[in-house]
Amino acid sequence: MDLGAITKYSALHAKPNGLILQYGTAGFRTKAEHLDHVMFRMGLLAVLRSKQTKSTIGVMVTASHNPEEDNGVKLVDPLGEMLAPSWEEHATCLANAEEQDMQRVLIDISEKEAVNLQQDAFVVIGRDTRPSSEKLSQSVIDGVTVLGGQFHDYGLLTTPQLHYMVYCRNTGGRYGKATIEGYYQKLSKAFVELTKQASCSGDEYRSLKVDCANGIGALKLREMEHYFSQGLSVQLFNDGSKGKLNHLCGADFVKSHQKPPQGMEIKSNERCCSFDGDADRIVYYYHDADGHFHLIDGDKIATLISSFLKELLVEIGESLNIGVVQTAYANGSSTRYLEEVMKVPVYCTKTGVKHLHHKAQEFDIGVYFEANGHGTALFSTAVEMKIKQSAEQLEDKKRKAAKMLENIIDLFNQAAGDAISDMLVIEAILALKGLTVQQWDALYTDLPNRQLKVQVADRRVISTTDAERQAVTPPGLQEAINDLVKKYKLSRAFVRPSGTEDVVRVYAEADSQESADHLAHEVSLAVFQLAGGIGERPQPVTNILTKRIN
Ligand SMILES: CC(=O)N[C@H]1[C@@H](OP(=O)(O)O)O[C@H](CO)[C@@H](O)[C@@H]1O
Ligand SMILES: [Mg+2]
Repeated sequence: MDLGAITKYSALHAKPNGLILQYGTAGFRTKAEHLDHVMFRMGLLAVLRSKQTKSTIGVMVTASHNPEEDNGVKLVDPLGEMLAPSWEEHATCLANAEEQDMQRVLIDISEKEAVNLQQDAFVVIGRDTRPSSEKLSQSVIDGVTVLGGQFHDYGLLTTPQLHYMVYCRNTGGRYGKATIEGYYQKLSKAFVELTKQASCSGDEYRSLKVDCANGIGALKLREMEHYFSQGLSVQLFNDGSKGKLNHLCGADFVKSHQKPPQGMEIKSNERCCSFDGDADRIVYYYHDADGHFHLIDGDKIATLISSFLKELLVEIGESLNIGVVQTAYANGSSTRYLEEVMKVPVYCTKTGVKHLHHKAQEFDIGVYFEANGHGTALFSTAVEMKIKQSAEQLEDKKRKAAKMLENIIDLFNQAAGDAISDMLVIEAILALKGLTVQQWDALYTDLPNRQLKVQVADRRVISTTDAERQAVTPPGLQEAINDLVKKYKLSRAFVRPSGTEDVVRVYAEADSQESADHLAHEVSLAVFQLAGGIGERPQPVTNILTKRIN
């Protein structure tokens, strides 16, 4: 380690005085102008992690669904998964070290993690379309090179594409080719094969409207569309040619406001979907004949996918176990449907895909989705082997099902939730099952729900247990929530500190929208009173909605 060079270059990426940041649910995120030093330092950290794991490490510059002025960075571990928790702590230490302490922190990390500094390092970098991203990714590269690491800059990529690249590079090409072309070809081939098997479903020429949040998803989908145009025609909206990133559009907007994005004309019963700003989330929606908006979120996506996979397994006759992983935000109706109607075991983890991903790895087939549309399916090596054998040996019907499963496995991005890959999976399943968007939606009816945010002086006063469904501190809060929940039918509510924003999130569901709104408001007041609320007291939901419209 050339400590002199590190000090010299670090001064060119100086940390603003007093700025403290935390490696949160999805890495560091804040205003782009505060991130230069963090990028440089994450370049350094990626090199250390690469040396320690003797693998390629990824660095993605993005702030996903956050406003265009923000940015962020996260590291991607060898199998395309999120950075290990112990390294998240190192990341926080390094990002917050004052200039004069940098050398010591770097040495500390190297010693604690027994990093062999002589080992080669390789880092791959991707970035979204934010105006600040190019310069910030250059700062990552500065960090990588000053520690003697090699790198490949992929430039503009969706977040899941970068995860895919990392996974491919560390598995000797078995998962796929680590190029953008390789990604397009692998997914499109699987998709076209699958849709060829679909018997005509009435919907002769399949088309889909896609809101790309004015982000990277638009660029990449446009590049990719001719690869799969045999099976699906996509019409892109909010493609970045005029609107602002994530502004009044995108998956996060659609899910949280429960209304369609601006800039998209929707005719009744047309199938539409939205990506978020870095294209790792997707939600579907449509307008019914009466003009009512219907959202099909991550929970319903997980239901469609897991029921299809379960049916295929039955046809193949393999007794492989399948599990669905959700978070506390999953709609109660979805959990009930999965458990009681589909008889699929459902597990709940803490928010953040790393938790879901980890749990999903315990099954032969693990399907995980956050309600906001971030998720994928994971297949164990044993499954992949069994299916490959079945696809070659079994009788006709079984072989067909096994072939289908083989292609579905190829179509999923098993490194991370991926809007493009999930979209193709969903489109393939709808085509194969001959389902319309309304039929899919009708699997179950969502319980009315409401999410709110409460400002408190220090959100860390709230700690939780039971996958964030119960508050342990501050004292009395959980009892207050329990008493409020009792007042409503089919009700449930919980609170947790956000890992990406300085707020406490409140979630409530009940038998009617009015009840869900009241319950969410009352729980917000309890948080405000018992957990040190600051600023204006939480307003009733109707006031908030009126303000949003004006
Ligand atoms: C309720 C909700 O949607 N929370 C989101 C949000 O996390 P919070 O910790 O709730 O701020 O951002 C995460 C990263 O994108 C995402 O994984 C998660 O689902
Ligand atoms: Mg995202």
